[in-house]
Amino acid sequence: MAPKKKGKSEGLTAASPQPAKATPNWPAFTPLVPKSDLALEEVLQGQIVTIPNFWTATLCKNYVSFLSSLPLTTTPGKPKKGDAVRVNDRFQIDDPVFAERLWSQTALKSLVTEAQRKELWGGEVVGLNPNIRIYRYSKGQFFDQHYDDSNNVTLPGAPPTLARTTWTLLLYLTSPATGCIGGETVFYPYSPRKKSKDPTPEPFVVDLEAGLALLHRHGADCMLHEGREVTDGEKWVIRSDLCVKR
Ligand SMILES: O=C(O)CCC(=O)C(=O)O
Ligand SMILES: [Fe+2]
Repeated sequence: MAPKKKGKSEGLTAASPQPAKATPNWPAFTPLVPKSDLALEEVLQGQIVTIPNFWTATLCKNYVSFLSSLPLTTTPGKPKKGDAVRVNDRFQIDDPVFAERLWSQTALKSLVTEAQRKELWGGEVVGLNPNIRIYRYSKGQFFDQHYDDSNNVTLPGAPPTLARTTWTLLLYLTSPATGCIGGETVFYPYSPRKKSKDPTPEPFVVDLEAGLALLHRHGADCMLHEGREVTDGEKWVIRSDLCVKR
């Protein structure tokens, strides 16, 4: 979907090595809804999949209060050339243990791997990207239109697994019910060429819902998307990516 070499990138690749920092003492994933009560919903064919109630409202609330204690940094207003304008506060850490927990100690692994869907996921899914990103958007903050890149990663183990990311994972911890207004993630279906008489397709808007997990295809077939401006309250998101064997 993404026209090649056109448009901004997310600017979140591990291009600039981060100094090693102590991994946070992440709280346990409890309470959770039983796996049997959860399902993947393909809300936009081949592009966007959601899991409503992936985390409970209580777990989201506990996480927001825990994450508030982390040293978040405000992203520079002026992005590097080619990167999207992204105004939010974030915390980024390479934490393979947390990524593995988020994968295996929740319904994610079962839901994603129970049906062999190599075509959908872009290969054999082996886990989540250890590069964990926490975003906090306060009033006035947003993430401008961009495409998410696919990256090569190595999942630790004996032996390590060589993998590449194929889908973005966004786990929303806040919503209008928690006082966060705005901040929807909006996807823009492929815009036809200017001269075409076809109408421009409507954007696909994902409203914030605390505990909703959203997966969207990235890399060469990523849809143009943005995080709309937050107009009140705070939007909190946990970001990782699905990884397939390479
Ligand atoms: O915060 C959002 O709604 C979008 C985040 C995003 O697009 C990204 O992490 O690449
Ligand atoms: Fe993105």
